[in-house]
Amino acid sequence: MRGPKSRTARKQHRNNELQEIEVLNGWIESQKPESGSNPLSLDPLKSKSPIGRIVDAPNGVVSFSRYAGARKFHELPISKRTKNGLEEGGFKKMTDIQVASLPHALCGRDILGAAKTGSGKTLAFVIPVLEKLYRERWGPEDGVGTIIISPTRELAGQLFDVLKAVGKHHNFSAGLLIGGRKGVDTEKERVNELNILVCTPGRLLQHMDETPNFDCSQLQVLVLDEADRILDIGFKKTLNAIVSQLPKHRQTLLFSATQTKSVQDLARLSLKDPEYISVHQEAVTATPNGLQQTAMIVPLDQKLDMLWSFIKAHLRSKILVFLSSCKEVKFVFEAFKKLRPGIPLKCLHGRMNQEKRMGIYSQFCESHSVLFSTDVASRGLDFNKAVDWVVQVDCPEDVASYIHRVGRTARYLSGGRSVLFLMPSEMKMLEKLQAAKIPIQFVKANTKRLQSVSGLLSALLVKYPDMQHLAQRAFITYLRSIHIQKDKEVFDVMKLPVDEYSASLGLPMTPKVRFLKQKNKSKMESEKSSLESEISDDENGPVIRKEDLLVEDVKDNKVEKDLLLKDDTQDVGEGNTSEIGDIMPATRVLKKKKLKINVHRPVGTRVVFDEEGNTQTPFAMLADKKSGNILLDQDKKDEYYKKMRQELKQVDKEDKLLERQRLREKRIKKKMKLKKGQKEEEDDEEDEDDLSDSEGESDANRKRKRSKVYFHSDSDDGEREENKAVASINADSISVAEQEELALKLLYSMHS
Ligand SMILES: Nc1ncnc2c1ncn2[C@@H]1O[C@H](COP(=O)(O)OP(=O)(O)OP(=O)(O)O)[C@@H](O)[C@H]1O
Repeated sequence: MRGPKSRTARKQHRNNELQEIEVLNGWIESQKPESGSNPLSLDPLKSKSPIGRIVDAPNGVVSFSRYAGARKFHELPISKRTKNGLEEGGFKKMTDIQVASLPHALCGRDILGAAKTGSGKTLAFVIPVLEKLYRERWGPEDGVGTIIISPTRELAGQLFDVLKAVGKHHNFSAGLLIGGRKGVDTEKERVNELNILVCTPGRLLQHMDETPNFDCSQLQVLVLDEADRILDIGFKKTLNAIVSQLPKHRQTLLFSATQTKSVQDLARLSLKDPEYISVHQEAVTATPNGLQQTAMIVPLDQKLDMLWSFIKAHLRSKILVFLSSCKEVKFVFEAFKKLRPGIPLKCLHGRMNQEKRMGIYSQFCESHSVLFSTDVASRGLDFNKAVDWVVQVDCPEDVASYIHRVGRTARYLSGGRSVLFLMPSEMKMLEKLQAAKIPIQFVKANTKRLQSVSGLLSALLVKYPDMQHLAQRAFITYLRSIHIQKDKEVFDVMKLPVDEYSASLGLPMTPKVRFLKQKNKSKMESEKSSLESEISDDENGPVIRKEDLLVEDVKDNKVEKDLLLKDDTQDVGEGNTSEIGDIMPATRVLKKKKLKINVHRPVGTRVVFDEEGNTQTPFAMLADKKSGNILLDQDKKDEYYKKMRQELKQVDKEDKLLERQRLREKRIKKKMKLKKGQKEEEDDEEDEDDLSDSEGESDANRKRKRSKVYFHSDSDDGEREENKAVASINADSISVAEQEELALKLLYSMHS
């Protein structure tokens, strides 16, 4: 704030401010319970409890007097600087949450504030933050006095703007620390000079970890906006790490439309006798009064048709569309853009670069358009010009998520409308919403006006091959999003019409989904085992044992019978039929057989057949041609063994060469497979990030996590595989040598 120009005027101004601070501090003292009255234990909204009021004395000096039921900002015991900022921002009358929480927050209490979306919670913490530092006469040399944490970058940016506007007459330095921005090194240089940090959890922790001398030891106020989200499992580790580095003696303010009351959560933040202020708890509805909400059944394969038709019917509206993954957002945005619906389209998701994200956010604030978004836009955002419609194409994960999504419209005093597409299998969600005091009307979709886009999408995918990959990823990430949902009463991936859905995206074939295959398999297995146990458990009917069933099977099944008969635990090749013992898988049978052959016929031994096709002993060719007797002297034998050895060595060499070649090919194949797997893994990882859209993890953390995955698959497993290969080479060469030895011994014993 620019002060008066002359020196005396400046001095006078400073004195006035010191006096103001004294009065404000006096007011806070008077609010302490031990001062006799505890006006704040009453509900300021209902009881018109006496809170302090600052009044301007005729000499320009502020003074404090008792006042009942302040509803306007200028009646609050706050500084002139803040009042001026509020006035210039057009804020005069307080909203309910502001009336109820500001007196508590101003006198330093910990607050758990809950109020409907769009009801002005931001000012309920921005004002106390500014006031606390003002009363403490915080200066640049005091360092970080307040940290405001937001779950998303856009929301952090928005909070920063409100702080700048309301605090414009104060002299504090404030900084916006969010991930995805390039200037992290510049931030590191300046972060210690900042008094107020507005940040996402990941970036804050990054500074705590990496910035030399980063100091929060003087922290006065910690604010968590969208507190339930920040206390949620997704941010748990990051938040715990942050809190462990903050001083315990501080004021903590938590705000959200869906506040947590979990004692565990609150214990993590070491709150001191927090005031739970929930101004709309008694309200008939949990959502804003000006919001008209509808839900309708839309089968999965008609969702895009319905969305397209909806957009075409509302070309003059500002529409916010929620989808569950970045890939879906990308695909729908790209596809619809190419189909030109007649209204500007935009998309917002966590995998876009930060500048683009901020740009899209401000553009959507300014214009009539359709914004396709993930839940990254579901909390806190206050789009400047009112959003007309919130369309939830994919069902929100829970009631809280629904409340935040629809809360992007009907903010403060304005109205808005929302529509939720529910698949037949998700109807349970409607009950849950209604049970949570959400006045949602169930309507029937007007299928007469439904325009089909799947044909157009098929043509698009042919024309733009890149789109096919996008469609596939969208398909997979959607299924995965359903698969990982916690609420199994609502979400069941096995109930989805997968092929129809794939076709509705314009895909010529249904992509293979690994987890679906596994799920199907385990489902089949469990069905099989339950069937089997049903059979054996049936007390009334004949008891059929599993073994009996399998034997019957084997007798009837020719292929299996053949395999089982080849089981060389018995004599094989002599025409003997063996008794069936254990049932063995085909591969094992073949392996065993190979091993047996190797033992009896050493590698490199030529098999000689006589005219009837019978095999002859190796010495047969050396037999006396007339008598047929094999009569050999020692020299001949030695000569023969030498020749054999050489032959065996040669064959062994060739075998090793072949084996090495085979292994090399196998390794290459394996590597290719790994690379492909890695690519898939990368995609999957992207998809997972994609679903979470979280700012909780620092970039470094993410990189660490990824490199760990790569290390695992590239070198760890790769190495293990190589070792296995080496081991198998050794095993083979030993067995060849052994076989050689064995063969020679055998020959010796037979003929010496
Ligand atoms: N006292 C006030 N007078 C006039 N407008 C206000 C007042 N307080 C807040 N607003 C306006 O109301 C809108 C919603 O406020 P805010 O974003 O703080 O809501 P919120 O309760 O934090 O919502 P959400 O739960 O979605 O985060 C903003 O446009 C804000 O400028």
